[in-house]
Amino acid sequence: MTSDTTEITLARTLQPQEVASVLARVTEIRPRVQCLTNTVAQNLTANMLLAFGAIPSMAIHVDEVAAMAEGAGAILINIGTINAESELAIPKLLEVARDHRKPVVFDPVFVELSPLRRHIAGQVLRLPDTLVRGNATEMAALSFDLAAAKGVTRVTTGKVDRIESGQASFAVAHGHPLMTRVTGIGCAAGALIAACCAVEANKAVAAAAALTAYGIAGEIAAERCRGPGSFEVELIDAVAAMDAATLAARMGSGR
Ligand SMILES: Nc1ncnc2c1ncn2[C@@H]1O[C@H](COP(=O)(O)OP(=O)(O)OP(=O)(O)O)[C@@H](O)[C@H]1O
Ligand SMILES: Cc1ncsc1CCO
Ligand SMILES: [Mg+2]
Repeated sequence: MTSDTTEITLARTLQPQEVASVLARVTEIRPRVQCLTNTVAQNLTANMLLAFGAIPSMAIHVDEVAAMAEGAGAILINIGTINAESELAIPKLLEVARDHRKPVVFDPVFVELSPLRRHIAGQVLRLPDTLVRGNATEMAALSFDLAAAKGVTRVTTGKVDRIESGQASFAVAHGHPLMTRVTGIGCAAGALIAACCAVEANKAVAAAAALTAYGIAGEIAAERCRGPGSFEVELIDAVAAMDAATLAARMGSGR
């Protein structure tokens, strides 16, 4: 029985052509994603955006991030290796996002481990309509803040990715366990989601499209690699080669 105070939204899976449509817009528009991200994942994130058909800009200087973000299609904020300067750059990015209505993807890396990270997450979540992508531990640590955040899209990655917004709810069951054996694969996922948010106004659809393509690329890379090292290389190649035919073949009819 359904309580009248509880709204139950069933998670949907995107159709292959819906994913292909978002990816086609990325390769056609080639959005630039301004990434304030951690020093561990910077290189992989930039390469994954290029493979996806988007343009990375990885500027971090507090006096230029605003200018760099103004012309970007989307902004990624990742606190993985936050330091005194990048802490000051974040409010500048939030101001550009507010004034120019840019989509923001926030990756609350290790937010459960430090009060500084919690504080910054609180600051970011005051911006309406933010998309937050984290693993299950990070999203659980932020559950109260997320419940209070206006217009937030919650993306919890793992074996099955869960995407929830006021508009829609999706589940993505693609991927491979090797995706947890190379650092920064989750961080790069946030960047691909940001690229999709630059071309698709429905952020839940954007996230589901990015994670479906990324998960299928992970499955293909796992078939071709010899271990985590070659998996990283194969993942970049599989993202670059992703197309409508591969999506249709790997997603099946209604999966
Ligand atoms: N057990 C799994 N099976 C299949 N795919 C997985 C599994 N775990 C994670 N993934 C995929 O790996 C990607 C990264 O998600 P994950 O939750 O591992 O990020 P993360 O913990 O933030 O990683 P990092 O901090 O190293 O960047 C997602 O696309 C997700 O779908
Ligand atoms: C390992 C690590 N430490 C800070 S950021 C990062 C990359 C994965 O989130
Ligand atoms: Mg992470």
